[in-house]
Amino acid sequence: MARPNLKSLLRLSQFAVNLNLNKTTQLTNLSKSLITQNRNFSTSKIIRQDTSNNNAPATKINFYVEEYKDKGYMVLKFNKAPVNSLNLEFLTELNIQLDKIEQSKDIKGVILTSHLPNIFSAGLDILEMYQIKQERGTQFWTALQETWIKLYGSNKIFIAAINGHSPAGGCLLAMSCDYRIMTKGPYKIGLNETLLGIKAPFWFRDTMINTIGYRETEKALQLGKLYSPEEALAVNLVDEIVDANVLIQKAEEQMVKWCSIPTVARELTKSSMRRDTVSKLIAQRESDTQSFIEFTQRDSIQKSLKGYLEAMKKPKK
Ligand SMILES: CCCCCCCCC/C=C/C(=O)SCCNC(=O)CCNC(=O)[C@H](O)C(C)(C)COP(=O)(O)OP(=O)(O)OC[C@H]1O[C@@H](n2cnc3c(N)ncnc32)[C@H](O)[C@@H]1OP(=O)(O)O
Repeated sequence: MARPNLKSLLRLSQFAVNLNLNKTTQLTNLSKSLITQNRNFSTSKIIRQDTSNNNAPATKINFYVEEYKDKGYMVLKFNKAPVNSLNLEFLTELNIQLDKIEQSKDIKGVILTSHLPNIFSAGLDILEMYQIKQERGTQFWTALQETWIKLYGSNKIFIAAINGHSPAGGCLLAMSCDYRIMTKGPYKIGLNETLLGIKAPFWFRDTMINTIGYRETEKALQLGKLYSPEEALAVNLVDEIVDANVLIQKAEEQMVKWCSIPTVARELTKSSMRRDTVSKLIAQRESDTQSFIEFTQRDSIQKSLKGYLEAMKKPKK
């Protein structure tokens, strides 16, 4: 790729700034741009306002954005160490990114991947379900619904480049894309909610049915099945498996192919396939949120989550 000139850098930096302009009042932000390996590379930096101690705000970069306006797509990389777990702040920022993408005339598609090695996303942050207050739980679940509605219901092309583990909510994000490529290796992907003592919400289930079919979903959800890349390929949970060193290249090849399809026809087709599934959640958002709050407040669920959290903390053999 040609070295970016000053004009394209300025545009890039403006894009990074734009991504951050409309954050909620809880979030302040700043952005910067730099060149890495001749690629346009911008960081989206989020500063969490710490109301208890204004002198010590926590600073995190949750996303890296590489934008290729000349080719019509961008790469969005999750960067929330250690495992890209989905908490309220991360989802809020992701939703802002998704809004900006949807509004962009220059971006036809997005490659979703992770900047962290061996992990795409560990799914919902379990701490958002464990001993939470109702207000926070409501905000969290609402943000998650929004992420899925924006992603699954987007007109843009989304390609998931799954570079590691992708359980539960991580699998939901990947399934919400149009095409999935996963790295070969000792990784797992699937909806494992039953193993946490939780029933997968109906829109997780419907997304999986739309991806791998009813019978496979019926088995997968009851068993909380986590698939290896090879198993995932066999049931069409992913569309390709590749070596790690060519993951992004393969995703870019697919993106070029998808971008070459007449846009309006592709968008109308995508929307006709997904509209009913998305509308179902939109019609039931409030009751779905109430179910989440009611469910996570049950003693039995809290006990399950406690056990799961403790098991995760145990030293690995
Ligand atoms: C009707 C409606 C009803 C609605 C009812 C509600 C429905 C909810 C639906 C739920 C959807 C979900 O996504 S539930 C989330 C499901 N997710 C999971 O089960 C993944 C659990 N995590 C893992 O399996 C592993 O961490 C994995 C992702 C493979 C990575 O393994 P690694 O060895 O690389 O890393 P680890 O050492 O395990 O993890 C590193 C640290 O990250 C933490 N960590 C890992 N996953 C985490 C997570 N999801 N949330 C928080 N923290 C996590 C660990 O505790 C460690 O913390 P330290 O020890 O402190 O460093």
